[in-house]
Amino acid sequence: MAAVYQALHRRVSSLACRLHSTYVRKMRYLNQLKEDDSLCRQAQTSGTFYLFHNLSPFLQKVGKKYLVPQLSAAETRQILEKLQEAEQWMEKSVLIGCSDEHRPRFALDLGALDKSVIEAELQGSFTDLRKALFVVDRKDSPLLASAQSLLRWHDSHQYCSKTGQPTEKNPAGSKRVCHASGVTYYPQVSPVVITLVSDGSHCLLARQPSFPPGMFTALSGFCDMGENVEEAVRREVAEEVGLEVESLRYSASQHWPFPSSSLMIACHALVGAQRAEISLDTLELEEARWFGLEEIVEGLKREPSSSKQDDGSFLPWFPPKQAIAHQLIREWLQQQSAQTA
Ligand SMILES: NC(=O)c1ccc[n+]([C@@H]2O[C@H](COP(=O)([O-])OP(=O)(O)OC[C@H]3O[C@@H](n4cnc5c(N)ncnc54)[C@H](O)[C@@H]3O)[C@@H](O)[C@H]2O)c1
Ligand SMILES: [Mg+2]
Repeated sequence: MAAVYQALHRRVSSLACRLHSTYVRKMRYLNQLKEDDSLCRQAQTSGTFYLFHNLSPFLQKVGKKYLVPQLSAAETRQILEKLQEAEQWMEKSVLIGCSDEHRPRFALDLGALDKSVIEAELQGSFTDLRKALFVVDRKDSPLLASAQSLLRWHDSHQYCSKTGQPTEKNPAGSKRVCHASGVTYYPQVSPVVITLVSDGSHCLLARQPSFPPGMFTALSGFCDMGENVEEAVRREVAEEVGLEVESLRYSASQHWPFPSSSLMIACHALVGAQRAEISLDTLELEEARWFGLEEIVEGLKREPSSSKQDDGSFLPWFPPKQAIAHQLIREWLQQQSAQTA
């Protein structure tokens, strides 16, 4: 009876879905795959798979371009059979999206297998995500970032923190359940505020000692428990550079896979020009300073490789366009240029 009901439900849903836009149908279909385990298992057999190895995505270099190949279920099985790893591999995959035609996309980490065999077989290489995000086509970066975050979360939530018993993932990978305690775990995201502070004519950029030489970016910090975005921005700016925010404006947000899975919430903040003296938190930051319009224009043109000077020092450069900090800096520049025009 349950099977008949489920089939009927799917039929009604699919009829209703035909009346909606491509986007709405896609979102509803993905949600169905998360909720309906048998539908998801079926979808795995017709889906495509992005491969990872210990959280590094598989890329193929064709000419100067880096491609992110999607393998069919049959192609993936073929590779795994060569490695004598045909058992239940689909169960380890996680759902990361679908095409407009509802072909589901999954990510699969083959970290337990010999990476060089897979690389030779598929003629490509597993590439560190910190490099991969910046060399692949712009539309592929968010997909790799969210796939890696989800795979990382599953890898680090194999056991229930209450009972110590193994947790079981659902086929889509949208949750894990501990059957001993009944606790359901959902993938976690940490909210992080990133703020471009301005005093009206200059903007404030900073660097941590771990940054590549010469790179400056906007101030950032994890939200504390119970804090709203405005409070987190005010606190982080006060903590890191000793300034008081007078007003702030939300700009945009971005999922960011580092250090594990963050939701970057980007804001512009204004501080009073007469109170804009920086007092640095040297535990976190190595340097923070005000940048004028011209310096921002020059910094945006600079590549990391072109920033080194003859005396060994580095001229400032800013994060690439894939990072939301870049967008904040460009927005500030546009606003300043409009003001001074
Ligand atoms: N996409 C971008 O443009 C962009 C730009 C800047 C920073 N970021 C990201 O923002 C993140 C946070 O910025 P930050 O390092 O200045 O934060 P931060 O100022 O809060 O300092 C980091 C410290 O906060 C503590 N912390 C509190 N909650 C944490 C959590 N959930 N996970 C890890 N550490 C936690 C740890 O002690 C850590 O060392 C960075 O890891 C970086 O990946 C992204
Ligand atoms: Mg910080």
